[in-house]
Amino acid sequence: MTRVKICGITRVEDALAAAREGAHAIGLVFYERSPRHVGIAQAAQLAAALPPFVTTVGLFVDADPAFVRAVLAAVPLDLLQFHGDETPEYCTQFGRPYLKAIRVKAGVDLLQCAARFSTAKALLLDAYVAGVPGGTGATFDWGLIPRNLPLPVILSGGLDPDNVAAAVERVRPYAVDVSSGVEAAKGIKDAAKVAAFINEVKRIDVQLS
Ligand SMILES: O=C(O)c1ccccc1NCC(=O)[C@H](O)[C@H](O)COP(=O)(O)O
Repeated sequence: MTRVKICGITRVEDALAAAREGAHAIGLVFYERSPRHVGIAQAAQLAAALPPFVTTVGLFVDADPAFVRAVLAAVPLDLLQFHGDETPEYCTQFGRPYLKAIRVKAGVDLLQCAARFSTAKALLLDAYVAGVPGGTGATFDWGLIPRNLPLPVILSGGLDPDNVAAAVERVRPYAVDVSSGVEAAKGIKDAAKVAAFINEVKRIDVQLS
């Protein structure tokens, strides 16, 4: 079964719609320069609204460790996602499970990345776009992903209801992650697109089983 993470949630109704449609995880962006940025109080409300068994992921980009700790003290995050140039030592200092995002471009050695971040629960593979750390809506060449990565792969970057089935068929990831491709506007999810995205993942899973 391919898991689904809906990232960049800012509204309780979007969190609930994602959970209702079967999302396994939601992502909360604690990066001030993102149009999907959430404050600590808002994030606490979002996390509290979720039903059980939906994972809450907190996303950071080269954040001050004190800020990450302040978020952790107020918001019951299940997983941390580090989306910048963090080192393995930085990522492990919080004593929490984490995902390491890698922005993929030609020449990147993903086997080396997996060895470097062996303490991560998974690698989240996103598109490299200069100057923008994430949420770009851009895809990357899925052929750059080795078949034998020793960590689970969360495929991300420019996925949407029209291309996610092809992505799952090609990459066979542990999970897929989407933000722009299911939005009505930046930070505002479109419930119909979220449903279509998750239904496409379910459909291709059945077809591949
Ligand atoms: O979503 C953002 O605005 C964002 C900003 C800075 C760093 C990461 C960000 N999002 C991370 C995600 O996990 C997105 O889902 C991922 O980048 C894919 O985004 P998209 O291509 O828009 O589906």
